[in-house]
Amino acid sequence: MSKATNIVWHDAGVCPEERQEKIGSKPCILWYTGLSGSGKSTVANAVDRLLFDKGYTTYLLDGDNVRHGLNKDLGFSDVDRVENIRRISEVSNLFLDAGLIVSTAFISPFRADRLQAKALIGDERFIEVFVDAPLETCEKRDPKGLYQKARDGMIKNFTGIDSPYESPLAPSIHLSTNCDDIEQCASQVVDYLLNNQFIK
Ligand SMILES: Nc1ncnc2c1ncn2[C@@H]1O[C@H](COP(=O)(O)OS(=O)(=O)O)[C@@H](OP(=O)(O)O)[C@H]1O
Ligand SMILES: Nc1ncnc2c1ncn2[C@@H]1O[C@H](COP(=O)(O)OP(=O)(O)O)[C@@H](O)[C@H]1O
Repeated sequence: MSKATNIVWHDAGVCPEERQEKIGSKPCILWYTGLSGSGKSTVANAVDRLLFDKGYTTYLLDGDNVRHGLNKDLGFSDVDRVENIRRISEVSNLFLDAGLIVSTAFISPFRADRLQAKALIGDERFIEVFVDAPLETCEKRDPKGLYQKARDGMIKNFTGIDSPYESPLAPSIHLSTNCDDIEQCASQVVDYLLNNQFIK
């Protein structure tokens, strides 16, 4: 619900179809979701590099980075996470309008929020990528030392420890980063885009 009144929607002079034709790919969003340390950033960056090198126009929004700017007023309470994902969805939607292949790498722990993002963006353009690694693996990797801090009680509301993660029930792509290496995971995503005619 909008707070402002007396606002009127303006249709764009250059329409999304024209932008798409110029850029040459079908815009879509690769929505990576998974526990901290599951490999969202690593795989998203690998895919982004592959697509960029193939000549596609891409953009990657990453959790930590967005929280340094646009969302620096938000923490990790449930309410703040909901708002975090809402803003990311809206920003991603703008990039889609611009014709890009967008990747988002956020824990996005709540099913309802991912569904809301999908509803905003559109079923056919929203590709949910479940970056799946067991908590034990993520905790063992602990690339930022955050699980240790959470176990020591220095971080509260840490996903997987004392804040929930709701796994996708029917993701478009299911990556097992525990079993497959980074290259295999990245190829799985690129193959999906090829097989579904998002790229040629
Ligand atoms: N309490 C708590 N819980 C989870 N994660 C935490 C927390 N505090 C800091 N961090 C770091 O913030 C990154 C997650 O931010 P996100 O914006 O992706 O989270 S969320 O989607 O709003 O749940 C996450 O990055 P990733 O490891 O890349 O997932 C962590 O580095
Ligand atoms: N198959 C894999 N896919 C992605 N990351 C992997 C894989 N195998 C091991 N890793 C390692 O796991 C860690 C994942 O960290 P990161 O990508 O920052 O996760 P996230 O963004 O989900 O927090 C990295 O150190 C990465 O090298």
